[in-house]
Amino acid sequence: MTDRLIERLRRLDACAVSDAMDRLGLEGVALGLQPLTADRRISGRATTVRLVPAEEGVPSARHLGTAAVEASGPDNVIVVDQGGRTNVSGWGGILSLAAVQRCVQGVIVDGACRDVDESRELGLPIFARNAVPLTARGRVVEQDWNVPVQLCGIEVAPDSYVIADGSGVVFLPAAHAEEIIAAAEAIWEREQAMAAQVKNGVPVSEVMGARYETMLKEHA
Ligand SMILES: O=C([O-])CC(=O)C(=O)O
Ligand SMILES: [Mg+2]
Repeated sequence: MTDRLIERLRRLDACAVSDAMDRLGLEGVALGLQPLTADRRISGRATTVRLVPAEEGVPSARHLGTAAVEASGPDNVIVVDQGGRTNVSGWGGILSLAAVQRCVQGVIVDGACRDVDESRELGLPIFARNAVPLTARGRVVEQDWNVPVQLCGIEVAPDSYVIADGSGVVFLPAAHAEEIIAAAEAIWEREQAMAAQVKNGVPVSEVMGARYETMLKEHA
């Protein structure tokens, strides 16, 4: 059953959640990742994977990411800590196919991915630093999965919430998710009201006046 917070998160976007975290003095935005395969917003709970260069890892009989795919479902986003490495792929098309079969929301990689065209055809959103054709095999291995990881300097626990869209990727620590989402809902409603005013002909300088500038410092 989808948890209530995921349902609420799905009605928001990355900017509203980022604003809410600003308001609460929390850091959650993972900088430097782009949507490479789909223009769809994704959200859910993180299934984490930590990759390391093959020289530093233990050789494994299974390919990276496979355990995370098999443990994930419609409420999960697979989150791959590749340490920001951009010269080798940390995710590929066969993994994407298996993820789609399990109705996984999407994949976020702090590093590169490949088989971008396949993932695009599958409609699986992947957020990563870049695409590169070079295989992971012999270059990068999974050190662990379902463990705390770091993406672009942001700590991500296996139970963290995440939302990602065209504006970027935001991680919400589970312990603060409820208050972040509540603050984001208030911000979202406020912005909807502002948009309605602009549509009704109120000058944007008035709609985005002094109150907009200080809005994140106010209490919801
Ligand atoms: O070899 C890799 O890096 C993985 C790959 O292409 C795939 O999952 O299709
Ligand atoms: Mg492939």
